[in-house]
Amino acid sequence: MSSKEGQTVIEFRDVVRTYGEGEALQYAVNHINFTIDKGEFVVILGQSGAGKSTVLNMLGGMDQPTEGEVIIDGATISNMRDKQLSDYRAEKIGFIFQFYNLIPTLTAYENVALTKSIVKNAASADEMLAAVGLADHKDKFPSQLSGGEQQRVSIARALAKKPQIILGDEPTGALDSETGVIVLELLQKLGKEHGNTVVIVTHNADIAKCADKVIRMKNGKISEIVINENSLPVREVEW
Ligand SMILES: Nc1ncnc2c1ncn2[C@@H]1O[C@H](COP(=O)(O)OP(=O)(O)OP(=O)(O)O)[C@@H](O)[C@H]1O
Repeated sequence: MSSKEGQTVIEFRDVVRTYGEGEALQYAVNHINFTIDKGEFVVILGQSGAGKSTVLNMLGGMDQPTEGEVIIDGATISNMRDKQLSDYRAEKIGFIFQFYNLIPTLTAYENVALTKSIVKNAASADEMLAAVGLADHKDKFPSQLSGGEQQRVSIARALAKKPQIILGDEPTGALDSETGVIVLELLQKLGKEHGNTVVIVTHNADIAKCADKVIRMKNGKISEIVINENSLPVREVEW
């Protein structure tokens, strides 16, 4: 089902995340609500400290709200205990980080193949590396790959889990613009061609032009949600 048909897979209901107590109480996320449909390419945009990573961490089941509900594919993950949450992360979520988080002593192939030890039915590492255009680099170590190639290995690793949802925290933050374009094109294609829901956090407003939905955050609140009926192909954005 395409995003236009609107099957909700992610819902934040009145979510709050605070840190500290008493006079030191701080709202990292302050009563926010949004939904994301299957296959959407969503950008969470906002300045440093706006609460973007906190949202992404709750979405990925790495952190829990202080109040409110996070509902993924009909399941309230904000009520889940550790074991259930860990299964949720393993089954449904692929993560991509700004600094790739590859294991330096393993080759590209081994970094992706490692997924097999975490999830049953992981996709073949060869296939995933081919999908990101790195079949010829599979035996290289991360230090022998460029930043963009390392990020593509990390996308191959995330995809090997066959996750429903891909989360990225500044996935192009460490890349030059041409390499960033290659990585973003890959992410945009995942929703359009494979039905993956992709949510990335960034402070780069240009990236938002390629998104189906932009959730703009300020001081822990959502200041605006924009649906881009005519999101641009990554190549058409001036970088
Ligand atoms: N573990 C923590 N303990 C205390 N305060 C925290 C913690 N994590 C986040 N915060 C605070 O919550 C607020 C939101 O942080 P968050 O990392 O979500 O922002 P962000 O929009 O992702 O920023 P950046 O773009 O700089 O990563 C910040 O003021 C931050 O200092």
